[in-house]
Amino acid sequence: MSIPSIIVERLSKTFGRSPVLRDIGFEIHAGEMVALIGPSGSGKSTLLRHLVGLTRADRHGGRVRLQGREVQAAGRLVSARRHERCRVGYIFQQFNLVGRLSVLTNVLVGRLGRMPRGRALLARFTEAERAMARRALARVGLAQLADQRANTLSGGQMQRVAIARVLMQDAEIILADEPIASLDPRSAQEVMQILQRIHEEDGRTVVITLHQVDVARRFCKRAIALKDGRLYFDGPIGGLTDARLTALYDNAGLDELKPRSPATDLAAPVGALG
Ligand SMILES: Nc1ncnc2c1ncn2[C@@H]1O[C@H](COP(=O)(O)OP(=O)(O)OP(=O)(O)O)[C@@H](O)[C@H]1O
Repeated sequence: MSIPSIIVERLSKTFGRSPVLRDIGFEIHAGEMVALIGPSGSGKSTLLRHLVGLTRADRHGGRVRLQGREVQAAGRLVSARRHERCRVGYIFQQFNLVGRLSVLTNVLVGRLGRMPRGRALLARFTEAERAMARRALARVGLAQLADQRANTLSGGQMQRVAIARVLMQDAEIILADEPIASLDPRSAQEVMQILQRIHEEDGRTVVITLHQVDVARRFCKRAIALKDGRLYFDGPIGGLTDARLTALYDNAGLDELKPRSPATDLAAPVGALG
């Protein structure tokens, strides 16, 4: 059997005196698309940041491995080579584009880690790389905006550029931290469809933190849910029954439990807790 794309073992994180992640463990296999859900403050972003080593776990706080490579163990980050870092793409809620640069250049930036260091330092891109960036933009439906400045785009368009940048990286794992949180419903739907297409067509492993359970149900087969920093649920998304969701979001009073339309409720009631 192949090595899991992501292995998290006994991960714990305390900020000051506040435990934020408590003994979290799971494995995600190549080609899965997983929703990471839970109430605000439950630790979703913190968990995602641990996966790429943006945050360090507690001294006895477990370990993270990606693609068989140790990212961190017992509170120590393991340094990665440039080409290893490229294997994981990170999509942020706020896009992180360089507004004064063109859309095409923002996409090309995703290639820097794969280029020889000298050329990367000078940001000298070849014609082949430019063509690749245009293809990435075409895949997210923005080929016609290649020469426009990034800061002239709408939020939905910016997020699609950020996805094209990850495509340039040729990342095997894509981690998206609330990629649709600041988008209108239509743009949110487009971004989710693009991520789903990349997952299906390229076989990428995708993990997405989401606030909207109906979106998670529609696009992801598996959910991992955190509550108060603990693993509350891990299994097929159909196992997230209304009773479990009510308990998960207990007192949260939220959007997450908005009524679902029949068109978006694709969950099958398999009732499996991992
Ligand atoms: N750098 C930090 N220093 C101190 N506390 C932090 C830090 N980062 C996160 N926290 C705290 O950790 C807890 C979990 O935060 P996190 O952002 O991971 O939750 P979340 O589930 O992603 O929430 P949301 O859905 O609102 O984004 C919160 O109480 C937050 O205040």
